[in-house]
Amino acid sequence: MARAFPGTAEEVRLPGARLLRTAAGYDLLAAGVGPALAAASTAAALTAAALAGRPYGLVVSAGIGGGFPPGAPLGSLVVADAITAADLGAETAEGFVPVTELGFGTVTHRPPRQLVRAVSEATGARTGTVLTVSTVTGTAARADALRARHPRALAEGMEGFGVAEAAAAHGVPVLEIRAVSNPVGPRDRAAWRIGEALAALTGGFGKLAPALESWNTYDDQ
Ligand SMILES: O=C(O)c1cccc(C(=O)CC[C@H]2O[C@@H](n3cnc4c(=O)[nH]cnc43)[C@H](O)[C@@H]2O)c1
Repeated sequence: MARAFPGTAEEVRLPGARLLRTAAGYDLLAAGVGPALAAASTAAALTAAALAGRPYGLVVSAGIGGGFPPGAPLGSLVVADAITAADLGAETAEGFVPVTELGFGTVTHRPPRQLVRAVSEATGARTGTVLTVSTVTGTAARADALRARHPRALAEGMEGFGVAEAAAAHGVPVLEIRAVSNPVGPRDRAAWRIGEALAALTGGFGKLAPALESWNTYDDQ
C-alpha cells in the first residue's frame, strides 16, 4: 500500500507500532492483526499526534478481507458505510446478543456518508457493512449466521472496529476499505488471492487522494 505514496518516507517509532510519514503528507501505520492490537496501535498514533499539536483529521483502516459472495467478488474493493463488531456480545440459548442489547458498549461506527460516496465513486469500491471478527470465518454455517444477522454485510476483516473505537475516542472520523482476498465461507487457503487483493488496494489508494482532499469534514458528520 505504501507504493501508492511515492517519494521518501520517514519512519516514526511509536509504542508497539511503526508509522511511515510519507512525502505526500499521509501517515501509514502498520496497525497489526486483530481488533485489540489495531485499536492499541491506532490509539498510540492518535495520541502522539494530538500531543504534538498535529491531530489527525481522518483515520482510514485498510487491508485485505473476506468478501460475501456474490456482492463482493475476489479482487473487488469495499468501502464501509457501517463498521460493525460481529462477535462482541454474549452467546445465549436464544442465540447471539450484541453488547448494545445487554445495555452497554457500541457495535457499529458509521463513517461520514459523503466521504464514503466520494471514495466509492473515485475507486469503484462497493459500499456496505464491513464486519470485524476475531476469528476468520471458516464454515458455511458461520457465514450463513453472519449473513442472517447482517444482511448488508459485504466483507469481513479483523481490525476495522478496533481502529474505529480508537478514532471515536479521539473524536476523529473513520473510514474502512477492504480489498477482497477470499470468499467468506468454508476455509480454503488455496483459494486466497492475497497478491491480487493487495494490488487492488494499492490501486484504490492511488485514486483516493482527490476524494479525501475535496471532502468537507464540517458538512459531513
Ligand atoms: O488461515 C490461514 O492459513 C491464514 C494464512 C494467512 C493469513 C491468514 C489470516 O487470517 C489473515 C488475516 C488478516 O487478513 C484479513 N482477512 C483476510 N481475509 C479475511 C477473512 O476472510 N476474514 C477475516 N479477516 C480476513 C484480516 O483483517 C487480517 O488482517 C490466515
